[in-house]
Amino acid sequence: MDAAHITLPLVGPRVAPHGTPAATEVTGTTDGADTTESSHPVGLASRARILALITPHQLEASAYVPSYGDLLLGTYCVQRQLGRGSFGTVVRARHMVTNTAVAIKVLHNLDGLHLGSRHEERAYRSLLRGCSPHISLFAKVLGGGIDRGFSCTVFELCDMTLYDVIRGGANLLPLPSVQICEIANQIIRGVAYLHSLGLIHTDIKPDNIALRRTDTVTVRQLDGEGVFHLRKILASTAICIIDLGGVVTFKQASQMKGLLCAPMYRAPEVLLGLPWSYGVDTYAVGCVIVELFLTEDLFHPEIASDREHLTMIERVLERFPPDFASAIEEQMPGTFHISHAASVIFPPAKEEFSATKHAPAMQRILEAEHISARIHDVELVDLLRNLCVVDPARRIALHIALRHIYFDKLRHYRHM
Ligand SMILES: Nc1ncnc2c1ncn2[C@@H]1O[C@H](COP(=O)(O)OP(=O)(O)OP(=O)(O)O)[C@@H](O)[C@H]1O
Repeated sequence: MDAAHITLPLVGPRVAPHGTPAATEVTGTTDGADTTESSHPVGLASRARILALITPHQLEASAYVPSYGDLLLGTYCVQRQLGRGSFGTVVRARHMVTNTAVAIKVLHNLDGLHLGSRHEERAYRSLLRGCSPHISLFAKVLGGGIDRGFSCTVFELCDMTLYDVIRGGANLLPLPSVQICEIANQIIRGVAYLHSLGLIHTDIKPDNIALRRTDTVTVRQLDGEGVFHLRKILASTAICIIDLGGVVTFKQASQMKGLLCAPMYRAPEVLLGLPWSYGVDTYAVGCVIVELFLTEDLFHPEIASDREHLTMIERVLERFPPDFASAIEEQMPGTFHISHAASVIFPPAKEEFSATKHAPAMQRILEAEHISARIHDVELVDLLRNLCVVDPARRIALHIALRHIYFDKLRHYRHM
């Protein structure tokens, strides 16, 4: 207990009843999601700087190693590890007095990360200030403190991330289409709420969206041949968005350049090294929804370069518009071939063509299928086409995406 300093739980205003390896190589000026308080120099840019400065061995050596029964912050008894991110270890623990189960993120014991948990708490506090019921779409921050040099943040415990669901956890696949629609709607509402406060998540991926509960109910379902089957489905699709550690303000984003988001959810503007903004979240939300439907990766996990990734985007999502590609080509000659349409030059012309070097990538590109060939729900494909538009200037805003016809089925079900 003596080594632990505990801060009080965050208490937000009451909400109105009906209102509303990740980051790398980022350079920027300041971090901190809270624009009204003095910014801590911790968040996306400084986390990236830290990663660039330390070796994987140092990172490993600075990690908290959970052991069953260890007491964190003097009151939480560790049960098991839930996950491990680039900056911390997340454990499941129980409050000694109330017996409440919680998730505690224990940041690696590295100099620059000490304020990292404060950054996440401050980002959550910014959301509380928005006075909106949408706050329920985020994992509640219950408190935090420093224990034996490790910075800890206590979160409400969620059951399972979409990453686990997509990989077959709890045998929930395939999710009924209405449940995919409900989850997609909540993700969009949550991230749109962040955007409405001028905040960008920067690390939307299935691992950062969790189901609150994975209790199931068994239902009888009619198949195409008129036969009933018993099927286990989620009793509730309520989600919460986790990991606000990379949240930046719109203003901070405009001062930053470089790579962010997990590689497979990285928008074309980031891959091209262009300025980025809210659209990086919108694009990543689209990718997550595709994966929820497909229950597999949208892009081949072995993509080896940004250029291969851009070529894959062109095949799987859409061709780059000629005006967008021409503007890039002026800044970065050799990126696009432009005639009546634009196409990414792969392999890059300046690289000597070597069959052995490029054959696996060429094979992956040839095998990649357009989303409309893999998803047969035309309304969903249309929504995804709007979310994953390659030109960020033409990408739909999330609050507008909520009005998409794809979500009409929710209104229909609610009236049943
Ligand atoms: N509130 C929670 N309830 C249950 N599990 C959680 C919770 N928060 C985090 N986890 C688990 O821990 C993992 C890592 O958490 P998180 O992404 O917040 O850590 P991180 O160090 O910021 O990781 P990253 O490298 O993705 O930035 C999650 O993918 C999830 O499996």
